[in-house]
Amino acid sequence: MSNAASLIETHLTEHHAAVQRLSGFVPFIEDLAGRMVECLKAGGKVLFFGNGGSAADAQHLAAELVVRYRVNRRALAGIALTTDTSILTAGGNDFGFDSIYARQVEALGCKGDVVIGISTSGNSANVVNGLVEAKKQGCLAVAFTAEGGGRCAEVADLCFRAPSPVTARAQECHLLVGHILCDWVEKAFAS
Ligand SMILES: O=C(CO)[C@@H](O)[C@H](O)[C@H](O)[C@H](O)COP(=O)(O)O
Ligand SMILES: [Zn+2]
Repeated sequence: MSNAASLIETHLTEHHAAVQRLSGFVPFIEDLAGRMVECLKAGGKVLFFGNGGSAADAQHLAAELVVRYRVNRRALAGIALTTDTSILTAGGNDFGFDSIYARQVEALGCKGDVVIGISTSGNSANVVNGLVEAKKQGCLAVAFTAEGGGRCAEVADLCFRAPSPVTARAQECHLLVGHILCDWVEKAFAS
């Protein structure tokens, strides 16, 4: 096998192995989807944040809620805390990078909101602090991590530990589970 073929095969094999193990997370997904529907029906919102690829996932999932996943229905309150450059730069500059999500959760998080912090290591301080602040505000603090869980798993109310130790594979599982959650939520609001 060529080097390229072997590299591709490694990615595909790891991906398939991780995705197959997601069947074991059906009860978790069902529980979280139900809590998101309950939150949105009560007028609450879902906040998302993460770093790098996980910041992109946060934006992607918030857009599914505000705009649509597959079918037309009313707009749903999803906010990515990764997008406002003035808030991110002022927060990072004045109070430190570790505070950039906690500050926004303090400003926007209300009792009953669902707050989803995404960190594959589970140890990014800004994500850990955002989850800690979410609990202070009476939100449901949910962590999406890789297999290890890290500090995020310790501080969150609920943790989805994607079944892979590899950052990219965990991110792929996060997005797949995120899409399933958005599909479920959307079906609860589609008439
Ligand atoms: O997308 C990737 C790797 O696939 C990177 O951008 C990755 O998200 C960044 O290195 C992050 O800073 C990693 O942070 P975390 O997931 O450990 O919290
Ligand atoms: Zn990536």
